[in-house]
Amino acid sequence: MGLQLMFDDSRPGSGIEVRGLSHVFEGAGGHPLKVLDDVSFRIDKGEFVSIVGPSGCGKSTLLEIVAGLQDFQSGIVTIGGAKPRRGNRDMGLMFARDCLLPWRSALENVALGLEVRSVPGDRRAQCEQWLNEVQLGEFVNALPAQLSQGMRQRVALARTFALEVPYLIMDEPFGALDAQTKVALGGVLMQVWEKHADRTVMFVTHDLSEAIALSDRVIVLSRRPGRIIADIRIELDRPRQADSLQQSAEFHAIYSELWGLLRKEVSAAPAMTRTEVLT
Ligand SMILES: Nc1ncnc2c1ncn2[C@@H]1O[C@H](COP(=O)(O)OP(=O)(O)OP(=O)(O)O)[C@@H](O)[C@H]1O
Repeated sequence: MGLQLMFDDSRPGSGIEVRGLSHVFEGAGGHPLKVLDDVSFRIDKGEFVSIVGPSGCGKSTLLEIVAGLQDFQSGIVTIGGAKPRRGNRDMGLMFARDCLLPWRSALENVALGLEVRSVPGDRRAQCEQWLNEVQLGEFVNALPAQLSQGMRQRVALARTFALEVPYLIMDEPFGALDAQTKVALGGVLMQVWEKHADRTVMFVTHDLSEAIALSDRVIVLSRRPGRIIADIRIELDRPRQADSLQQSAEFHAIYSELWGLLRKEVSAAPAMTRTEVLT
């Protein structure tokens, strides 16, 4: 554990690489607002890496840059060796809003990405299988309005995994859920990802417990402008069980280390309270 800037030039082309990334927005009144400062890291193929940091430190901006949704001023970013681009077919995105189409059933929503990408094969069978994996096998014909928020987010999870893409980019996908549902959904994501662990995941969250439970590594950003203050490998055995993790001394030790790093940054960032980091 501890500060390690994981960067290895020996394996270019695989995974996600960010080198010397800095970005300045035009802020209020036209003043420059530096949000990212010389950020460098690599996410290897098949790794699950979370990004945490105080509110407003640039986590979503970083994720949007990697997803090709946001231009940047300086640095190098590659995904599988290629530059970020909007609509990258190797990448699935998931956000706090489920973005389900209300007139389509759960199954039809899962199938949407496959239809758009003209994925061949028996889409119905594939989508049923993914709905089973997120424990919604009995709800294939339900409309989004007939599902709870947590169930809708499960459909969104199934839709994202159904794309069978190597890179998954997730920005607080469970951020809008209540605490218990969030833990349950984290458990579902953990199970599905562990079963399909060749997917490279970049996951932004406010929630340290969620980051530790899910990740192989947690990258901690400073307050704005975000720079990396730690890159911590989570050495908890897999497969992991959300419930038993919370009881483990190792989990609490990692939590304390992360919170110790963030506390200073958070206390200097008035927009974020301890509760916001920990919820
Ligand atoms: N398009 C934009 N134009 C100008 N400023 C922006 C833009 N997008 C984000 N910002 C600003 O950049 C800073 C970083 O925003 P970002 O959403 O990346 O932070 P974050 O760490 O994800 O925050 P949170 O944890 O609260 O979601 C914020 O001050 C935000 O107001």
